[in-house]
Amino acid sequence: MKEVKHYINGQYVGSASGRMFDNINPATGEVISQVHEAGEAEVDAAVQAARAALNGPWSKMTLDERSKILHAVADGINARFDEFLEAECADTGKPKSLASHIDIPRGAANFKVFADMVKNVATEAFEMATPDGTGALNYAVRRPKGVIGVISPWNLPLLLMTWKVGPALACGNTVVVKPSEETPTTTALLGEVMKEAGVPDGVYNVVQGYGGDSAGAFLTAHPDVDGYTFTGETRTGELIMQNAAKGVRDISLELGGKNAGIVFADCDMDKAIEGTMRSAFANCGQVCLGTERVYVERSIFDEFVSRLKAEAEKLVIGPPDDATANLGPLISQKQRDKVLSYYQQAVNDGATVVTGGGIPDMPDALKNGSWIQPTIWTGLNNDSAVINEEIFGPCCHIQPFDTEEEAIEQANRLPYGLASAIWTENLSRAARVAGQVEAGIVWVNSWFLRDLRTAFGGSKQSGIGREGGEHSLEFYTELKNICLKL
Ligand SMILES: NC(=O)c1ccc[n+]([C@@H]2O[C@H](COP(=O)([O-])OP(=O)(O)OC[C@H]3O[C@@H](n4cnc5c(N)ncnc54)[C@H](O)[C@@H]3O)[C@@H](O)[C@H]2O)c1
Ligand SMILES: O=C/C=C/C=C(\O)C(=O)O
Repeated sequence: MKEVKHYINGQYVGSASGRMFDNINPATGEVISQVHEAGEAEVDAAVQAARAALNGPWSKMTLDERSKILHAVADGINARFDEFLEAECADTGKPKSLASHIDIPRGAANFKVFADMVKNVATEAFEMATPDGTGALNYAVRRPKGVIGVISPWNLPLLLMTWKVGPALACGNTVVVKPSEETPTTTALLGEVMKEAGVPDGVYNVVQGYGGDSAGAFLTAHPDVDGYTFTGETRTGELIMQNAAKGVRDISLELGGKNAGIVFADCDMDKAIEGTMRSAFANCGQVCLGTERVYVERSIFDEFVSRLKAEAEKLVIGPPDDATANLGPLISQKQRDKVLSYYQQAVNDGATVVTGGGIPDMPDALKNGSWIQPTIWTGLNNDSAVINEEIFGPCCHIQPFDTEEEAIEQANRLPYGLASAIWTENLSRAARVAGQVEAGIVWVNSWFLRDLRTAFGGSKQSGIGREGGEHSLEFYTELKNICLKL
């Protein structure tokens, strides 16, 4: 059986304890590899390697040298595109048609964008007067923050991990990455690419394992890490924040959401249906930016519901290699149990099940996969957990509204504020509503249209800080002001 190991100081190593856990393909339920589980010893070795490498050649390279190496990392991912695709789809079960357009290309792009960005972003300078008349010059320089702990989730494993590792390395930091226990493989494979691209040993380290009482907790408790960047659940973010408080370490948190879509009667209905379909069902609903609450102006409510139902019923459920499939399984049986509990809750709370609501009938070879039906509800009240809590499955609830104010109020009523999608052809209305929706990211007439130079992150309990473009440089560097008396 294939083993997935840690990558520490440029070497693949197993755990001293010999502890391993199963990596399961959620499309088939088969065990595809054994993953080494890091103990405190491996996490400590990885942090020490990262610390040593920080004081080695990496942070002393010129921007140009570092940038060239990171371009080589991106090229290395592209050169082994099929291997990354195979590994990502085996870990997640997602359609290859999806991962080949989103996960793997973004994995490479995350290195290229920040490799170029670090070379082109200026810092500030202020001339000041002094009593003796000679003056002073203040200018700022960026320095790496240090050793960064990166903790990533399972839904877009390579994309979300490299979204952090790309800028962290571009800024001259070194990293210790703890990928999700559900999706260890592409993060491990990236070690080979780093080596081939000329990234010095110890700059990119990976420790495998679980979160609590395992590699994740050991990494966030380690005193020699300078900052943490995390994507995952809000509750986990709270725990990481507590650990990071010891030693006053910086954090960047991209957390959960319960995102609202707002569809006005003056929308382009084809666009609104297409976008809402993607935002509710892409990646089997396992996208933090996804829409689980859809508010539709009453005059087009019935038409919208029946058209979304028709499209949802056209989704083709199937395994990664099925070129016609556009809906894969959930990540695990555990996640399916969680999503199914909300499907049941919706029925208990009196929802109308417009479509779906259960488990699809699959051929024998796929019977043990974590398959689930895409599901749409209407008719729930605001007190139902189904429309208040993040489900992270292929489902949405659709509710009518009468006025713009009401739509905004509904969108803003939860403690989350990650993303929102507004559908209207009236641009004044779009700008007015977008300005009032409490979310870090608002799309108008689109969804998940990403420009990597822009600020990305959540408001309220959906996160702290912004990454993307110069905002990533803010987090991954210390901005130092030098005051030079003339
Ligand atoms: N805001 C965003 O950009 C964004 C993006 C993707 C996913 N998410 C959120 O992620 C969640 C789904 O991902 P998940 O289930 O993998 O999240 P999760 O919080 O359970 O796990 C994320 C990572 O944290 C680790 N972890 C868990 N407990 C830990 C602990 N006590 N200490 C240290 N590490 C710990 C896990 O092992 C994993 O690597 C959803 O809530 C989703 O909204 C947010
Ligand atoms: O599931 C969450 C998706 C997050 C996407 C990004 O972080 C990104 O596109 O940079």
